[in-house]
Amino acid sequence: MSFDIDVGRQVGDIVVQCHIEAGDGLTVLFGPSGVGKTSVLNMVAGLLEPGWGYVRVNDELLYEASDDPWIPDFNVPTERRRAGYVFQEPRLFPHKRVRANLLYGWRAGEGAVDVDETIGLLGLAGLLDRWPRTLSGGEARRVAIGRALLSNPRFLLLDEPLSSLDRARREEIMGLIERLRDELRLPILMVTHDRAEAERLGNRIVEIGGSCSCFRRSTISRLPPAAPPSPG
Ligand SMILES: Nc1ncnc2c1ncn2[C@@H]1O[C@H](COP(=O)(O)OP(=O)(O)OP(=O)(O)O)[C@@H](O)[C@H]1O
Repeated sequence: MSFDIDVGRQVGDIVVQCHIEAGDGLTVLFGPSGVGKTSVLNMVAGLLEPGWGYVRVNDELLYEASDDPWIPDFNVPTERRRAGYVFQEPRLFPHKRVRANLLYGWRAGEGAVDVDETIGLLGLAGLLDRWPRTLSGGEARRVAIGRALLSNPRFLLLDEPLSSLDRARREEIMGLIERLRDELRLPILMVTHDRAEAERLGNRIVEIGGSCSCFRRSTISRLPPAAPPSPG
């Protein structure tokens, strides 16, 4: 159960590329703002077509660029890739209560993930009748993660799942991601630009930006030092 990815493309003015080999467990995409982390997630989800390379998840080929201009690229459409994508903003449906948001995309009888179990795992029982506009940032994030899990995904894509949360909520969601990493056997690709999050949660860290390099958990301490604060 892993990611096997080697993709790249031009996005705006920059070239975004990423290489992940045998990425089981939780792989962190790490790098400063604007280097292309979300673009990589979108290429894996099928929302952005790569310019070259391949995407394989759990040994299933999802994308492969063709070398022959007469032969189209192999490209599984987004809805058939079965990604559980948690976007940077929770993007809940405002006109549906939490329960309906959670069950939107639920594949009854198909999944290894049970509705009650997911509600319990994410601590959502008390929120089911609430409207999205009444939720805190952390609660909305938990609902978005629950909705992704209940769509019975083959893999999870988490884009900055801890951004714009206060310290207590961050701790809560980090604990949750650790449980997902350790208890579900889904490969997870998670974006962050926070060094401490990356080191705590990742089984490996892939740096995006410039040449892309991969750090195994045992060598995570080799991440470059944080930039000094700018004067003034
Ligand atoms: N549709 C677009 N047209 C032109 N440029 C784009 C487009 N989408 C993104 N970009 C640029 O491509 C680069 C990569 O964007 P992306 O959102 O993937 O980066 P990121 O590392 O996820 O950033 P952040 O951490 O701020 O979310 C950025 O420099 C961005 O300005």
